[in-house]
Amino acid sequence: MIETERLSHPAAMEATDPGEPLDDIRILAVSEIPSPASLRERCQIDAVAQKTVRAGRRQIRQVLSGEDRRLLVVVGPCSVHDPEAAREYARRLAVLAQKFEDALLIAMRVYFEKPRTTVGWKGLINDPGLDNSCRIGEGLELARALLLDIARLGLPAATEFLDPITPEYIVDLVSWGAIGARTVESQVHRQIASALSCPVGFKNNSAGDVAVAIEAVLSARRGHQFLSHTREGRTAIIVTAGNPDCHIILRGGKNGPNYLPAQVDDACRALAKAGLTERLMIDCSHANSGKDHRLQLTVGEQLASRIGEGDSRIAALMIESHLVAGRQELGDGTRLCYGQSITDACIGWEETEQLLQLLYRSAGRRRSTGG
Ligand SMILES: O=C[C@H](O)[C@H](O)COP(=O)(O)O
Ligand SMILES: C=C(OP(=O)(O)O)C(=O)O
Repeated sequence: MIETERLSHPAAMEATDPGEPLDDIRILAVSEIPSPASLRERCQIDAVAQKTVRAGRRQIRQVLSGEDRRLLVVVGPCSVHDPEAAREYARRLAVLAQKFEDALLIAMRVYFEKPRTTVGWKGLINDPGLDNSCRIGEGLELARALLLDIARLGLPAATEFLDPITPEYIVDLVSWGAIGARTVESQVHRQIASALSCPVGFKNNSAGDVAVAIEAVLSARRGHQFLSHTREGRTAIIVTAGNPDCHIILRGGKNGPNYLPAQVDDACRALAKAGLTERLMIDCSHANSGKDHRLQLTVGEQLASRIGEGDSRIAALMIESHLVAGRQELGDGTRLCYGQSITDACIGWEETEQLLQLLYRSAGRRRSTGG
């Protein structure tokens, strides 16, 4: 009976080539790279960097819970494409982080993985040569070495986790992680967040739906069991405890910004309904600024005045900033302006200093009035 049914199916009646391969039809090449364990061995975290990461994670956790009343500011380039420019940015930011430390907790955006709407350069880890040669092993080495240098400056690093294999190579040097608007609904990314040792922020999705970010937080707080790789690069079942240090990020959506007071009210009502702390991060960039870097300043100024008036629900801000304002086309990668973004436009260094100064005053005022 079963045999008759199988034979009468149209696919079974077609003439097929018994030699036609059934897998690897579209794979052009496979090249192994060193395991996370071997990269960690070659580029070891030292005592100073360990201290930065431990303190960074603890302080970020305390700001998110409200125990530490400072404002967390995740600020830095949209993406790192030139590690030397990122090092210079980090040295400058480390000075400001110290100067403003009584009211601001500053972490540097050190973003190596770019999720693309369709296609485009996918970040330093994927393509360190900026020429589509995609030497990912080299990208991971560069990323780890840069994170180590930044941690040695005492500056906590923040990054987006996009590829499920990447975290094991770098996570011990990361103080805060993001799951982006394009992956917030992905079970795979929620599972990764449940395993990460650092606090994690989930963006609302590109359509502007905040509920999916709250669902992501609820999911990542729970333990999961899923397939991944060990530090030695073997396939394994990973069992996680769940990550209690997760929060949402308002980044605007297709219908425009979502940082206005009524929208923060809505988001906080939804957080309370889900049993979560009414504290969140607001992204001054992306759909909150219509990707116009100059508007980030307007958004930042408005938020600074609300923080100064005592709005304690705004626990954190995100700002895209680089040494030079604006953005440039990657082209063939040979004529790039030093310190300017090749992904989204960023505010420049001078504006960054001014905005941080303003946020410092506002966060200080909020703190002194008990907000
Ligand atoms: O933050 C960077 C970008 O907004 C994100 O990677 C999407 O970029 P794209 O829409 O240019 O692909
Ligand atoms: C890609 C990013 O943001 P979003 O996911 O909000 O588009 C980003 O912060 O670099």
